[in-house]
Amino acid sequence: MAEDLWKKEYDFAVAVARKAGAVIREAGEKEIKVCTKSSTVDLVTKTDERVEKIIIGSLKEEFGEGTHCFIGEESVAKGEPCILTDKPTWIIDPVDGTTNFVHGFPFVAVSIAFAVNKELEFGVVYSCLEDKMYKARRGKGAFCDDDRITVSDVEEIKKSIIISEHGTDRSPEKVKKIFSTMQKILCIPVHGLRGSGTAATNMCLVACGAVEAFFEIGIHCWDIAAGAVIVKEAGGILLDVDGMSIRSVNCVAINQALCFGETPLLKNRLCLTIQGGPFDLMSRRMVSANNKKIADRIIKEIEIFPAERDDAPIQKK
Ligand SMILES: O=P([O-])([O-])O[C@@H]1[C@@H](O)[C@H](O)[C@@H](O)[C@H](O)[C@@H]1O
Ligand SMILES: [Mg+2]
Repeated sequence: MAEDLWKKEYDFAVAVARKAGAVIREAGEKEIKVCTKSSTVDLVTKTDERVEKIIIGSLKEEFGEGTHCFIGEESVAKGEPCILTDKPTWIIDPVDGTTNFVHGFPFVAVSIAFAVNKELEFGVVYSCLEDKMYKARRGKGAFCDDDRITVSDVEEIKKSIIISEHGTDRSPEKVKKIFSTMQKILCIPVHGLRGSGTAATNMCLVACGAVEAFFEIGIHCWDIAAGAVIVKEAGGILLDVDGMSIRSVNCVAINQALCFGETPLLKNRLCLTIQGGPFDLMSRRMVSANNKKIADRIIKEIEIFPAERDDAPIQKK
């Protein structure tokens, strides 16, 4: 019988995610709830680091040191490389929804993905305060606990709920673009805009059909790697918001744009439209949706701002 490739790693990832979720819940009970919120921010950083160490330590113990590579949010924050090679690689966000965790807002997820030859083989997202285990293996469908999940069949944007996040950057130019995008999408109109505070959970909400699409500019690979497999295996689509296509050329406008830079008026005259490109795990931009029609419609409204790729060379300080 053909070997069920990576089944052992998948089953172990589910078990480790559940173990990590229990540690997060316990930290919430013993360290967060018993403190005033202002005194818990540092505790959270320790929890994120502690949980990532537990996950990576368990994986190394089970599969051996040096056999796999690791990309973990906390490890990268300490200077570890964030480069996806052909080697079997775990992509880990130990506590997705860190800010939620501090505030006791009930959406906190453990996100564990596994890639080989730069292809995502499986993803596990454990929403530990809801006790919901979302999981998917490439080509084998998506599940929440033992129930098969599929994306929504809504095709009309006006009947959809769109989910997004505003991230942690509060620079005025980014905040302006983020909220201008959200305003344009809300006023299409759509049924509603939501945000759980964790990208991984947002993507699982797309996968189970609770919302039609999730997008975010500035997101990291560890936030979305597991959710990407789950959305795709639930029948959804993943795109990068990769840039401009000129629908019609207006030479005068081109010249003006070259001279004065792009202005809203010029953008219309240039008929510049943002279009979706192939999903790029490291690009810091992502749209996940139930279908391409919904994805393309919201992509048109997204105002991109620059975000350095996750796999960009580390600048020597
Ligand atoms: O930091 P974390 O809680 O693991 O991950 C969070 C993401 O899930 C969320 O989508 C993003 O908007 C936040 O800025 C933060 O990055
Ligand atoms: Mg995260």
